[in-house]
Amino acid sequence: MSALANHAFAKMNGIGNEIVVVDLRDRPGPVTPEDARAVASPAGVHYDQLMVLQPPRLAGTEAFIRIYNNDGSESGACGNGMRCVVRRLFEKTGQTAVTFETRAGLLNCWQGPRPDLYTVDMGAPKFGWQDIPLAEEFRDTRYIELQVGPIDAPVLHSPSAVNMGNPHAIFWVDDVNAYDLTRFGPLLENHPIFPERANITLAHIVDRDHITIRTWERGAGLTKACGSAACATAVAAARLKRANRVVEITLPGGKLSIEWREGDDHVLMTGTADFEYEGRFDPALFASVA
Ligand SMILES: N[C@@H](CCC[C@H](N)C(=O)O)C(=O)O
Repeated sequence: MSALANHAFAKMNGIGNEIVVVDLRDRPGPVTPEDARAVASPAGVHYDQLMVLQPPRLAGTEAFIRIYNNDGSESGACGNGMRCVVRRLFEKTGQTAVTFETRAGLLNCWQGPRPDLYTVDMGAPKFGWQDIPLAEEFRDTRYIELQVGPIDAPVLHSPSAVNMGNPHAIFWVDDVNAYDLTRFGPLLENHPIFPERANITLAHIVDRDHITIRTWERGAGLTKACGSAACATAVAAARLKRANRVVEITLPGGKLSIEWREGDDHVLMTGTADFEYEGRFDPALFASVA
């Protein structure tokens, strides 16, 4: 039987990014891709990412967090999901700062400058083509050779590529709503240039302090918000010298403040997290995958 069967969960969202949080520290057990897909099935709970807290593996960390997309795949990072986990934990324990471990490394999180804001240190971005990863060598990942549409009149082209704990491609456009992301998103997510697939973002630089984005998420599809995409976009724009290192990113579900810190190169993401309801997983959901 799945470790999730009959277990409590919290349905939350990070500016519209649909998140389910499950604390398995009291009942550790593997969560399989089949379990994650069962939760996302029509009889389950609709989500973009499932954040599963497992017992800590390292001293000084609160939990080892595994992050599942609704297609059952795993990710090293989920900025919006982390804020949801942090809010949940802070409300239960009164803590104001914590460290988690994810597959992408250690993440420090703390109470933001207002009681409803949470800050996640998303770590340092990676730009090397093997780290993103890309399937072939690109010496400069500020723009990579990739396009959709006719060769002489591409619809989208020359994205920036960044790893922010997970792979991202950012296409620079004048109007993020002028493109059918449900059509281009899956094509680009699964393009052979991305051996681990990629999150695909359309970004419009409004001015040096403001950027607007829409994201097609690897393993989850079109979402109202993707925190790691906001971080990747901020960093990519600053690298191109088209934006400052502190920017406000507007996503369909709300706004995030991103700072690419001088010195240690870490990216800090600050935003809200909303609690919706609590529930318990029906064991019948997992019967067919037991
Ligand atoms: N919504 C997330 C990113 C989720 C992971 C992504 N789909 C992937 O597989 O890399 C965020 O807020 O960062």
